[in-house]
Amino acid sequence: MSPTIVSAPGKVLIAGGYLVLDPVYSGLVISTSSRFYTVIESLGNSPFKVQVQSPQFLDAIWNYEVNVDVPRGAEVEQAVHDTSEPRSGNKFVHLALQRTLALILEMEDRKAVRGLLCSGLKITILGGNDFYSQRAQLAERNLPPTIASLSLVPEFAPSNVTIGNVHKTGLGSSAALITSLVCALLVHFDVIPKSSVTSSETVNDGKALVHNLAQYIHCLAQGKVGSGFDVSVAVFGSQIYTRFDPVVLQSLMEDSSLTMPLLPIVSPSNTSWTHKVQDFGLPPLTRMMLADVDAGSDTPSFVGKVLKWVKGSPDEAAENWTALSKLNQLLGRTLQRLTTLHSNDPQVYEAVISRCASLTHAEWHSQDSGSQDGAEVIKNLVQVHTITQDIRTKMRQMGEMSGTPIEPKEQTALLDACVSKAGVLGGGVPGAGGYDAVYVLVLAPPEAGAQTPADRVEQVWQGWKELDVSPLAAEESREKGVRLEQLSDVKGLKRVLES
Ligand SMILES: Nc1ncnc2c1ncn2[C@@H]1O[C@H](COP(=O)(O)OP(=O)(O)O)[C@@H](O)[C@H]1O
Ligand SMILES: C[C@@](O)(CCOP(=O)(O)OP(=O)(O)O)CC(=O)O
Repeated sequence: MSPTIVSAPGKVLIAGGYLVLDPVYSGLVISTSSRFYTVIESLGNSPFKVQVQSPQFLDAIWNYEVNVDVPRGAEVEQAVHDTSEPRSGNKFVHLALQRTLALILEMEDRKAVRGLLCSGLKITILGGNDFYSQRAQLAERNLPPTIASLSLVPEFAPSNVTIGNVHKTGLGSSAALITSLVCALLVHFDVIPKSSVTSSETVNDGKALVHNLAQYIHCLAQGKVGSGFDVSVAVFGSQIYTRFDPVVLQSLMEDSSLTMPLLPIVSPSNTSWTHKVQDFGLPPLTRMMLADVDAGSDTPSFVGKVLKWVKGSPDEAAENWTALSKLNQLLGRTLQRLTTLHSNDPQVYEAVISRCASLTHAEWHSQDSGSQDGAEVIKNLVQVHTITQDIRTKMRQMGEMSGTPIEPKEQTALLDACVSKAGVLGGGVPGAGGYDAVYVLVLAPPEAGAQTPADRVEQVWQGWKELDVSPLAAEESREKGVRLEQLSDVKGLKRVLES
């Protein structure tokens, strides 16, 4: 039997950090080409045993024994019993197996489930290199920190550390991991049809079930109900996300031994799930670039500080958030408008992008657009630049007012240098901000001259002395979230599975 392989993308919240915690506002979130992969195979002659491994890490094999007769109640721990030795468990993996199996047993015939478990399961989890800092791998090979160098590091490179000690880059490893694992299990046990994953629809019942269950498990593993944009993008791809009311998960979050059935709550037909997923994507011939900047900042402490400020200075906060929300929405609309302008007349659009790619934003205005449609493209490019700069100003203000370094001055200098280059649309600090990352949007014409806008940005990063800037290879994944994979299509996967 061929293995079941499901991947889920990482995320970059380009607009809407903090605001997305409130259902009144929304966030603009981009899915990344870097993905997490879950591979399910037969373990072979090991009835009711599940072995999970993450070969990129040291001490990353976890063993479980499954008892399909006790999926819930006081004995929920026995349903998927962690038998790993030494007992250095993985809470995220354990909960994902346990709760997904409980749902499978609610929805499927017990005999059929037994049948699939009778020779045991071997589950391999792999994260694209971008989820973890590649500085050590580059240094080991004497390579400079460039995107070209990253392509010389083998796929799913071993990190030589334990998961707890790895330096993450902020693409949302746990959300992508849980989403790919939950979806792979639901497909493997036939709870959702493969067609719901392969379908080009952004949302359907199969994906909605994956979303609701993954959202629940991720909250349980993190011990809190966050905004959930990371799980949503892992399931549905780039989107404008409005959060769900946490009340939908309240009873399950309080039911640690799982005495209640899961399906009534995680079912796609449960109308208490109030999140909104609006299809979104970056415009054609543009590209998102990412860099890992320094040691990751502690987002929970940022969130705590910002929310304290919102509570303590409600008027000041409301003014800042209202302005930010308008800008975030306008950014979404302007990017979408560019996509429409491309479909209206791809040739005119391409010609404008090609010209503007070698000019700075300040020079775009003075371009001879050639036509009214061309002028409209230029107007919207200029607007993206202005709006992203305004968003940065408002994010800095939020940082100053709440005493949180959302866009610290070192990041301001770096971003200013990037956005002043020819062909650069804009940039900012993704998510909660801090020192850990930057994103930059550049024009990416099909035929650029000697130097592309992306080359210019890389040059800035490479020459930057004040901060240690290391690019990620990820771009936007234009595909819709979770994906069913064939072994031969995923570069490097066969090699890792066979080693
Ligand atoms: N490759 C992996 N294999 C198994 N578990 C992983 C892997 N990467 C991350 N995890 C799980 O996710 C947890 C990290 O979650 P978290 O600290 O919330 O990170 P993030 O901000 O990247 O989502 C790890 O402790 C581990 O349980
Ligand atoms: C503040 C936030 O709105 C965004 C945090 O986004 P990041 O992209 O910084 O996420 P992590 O790396 O997972 O912490 C909190 C939230 O929405 O949950």
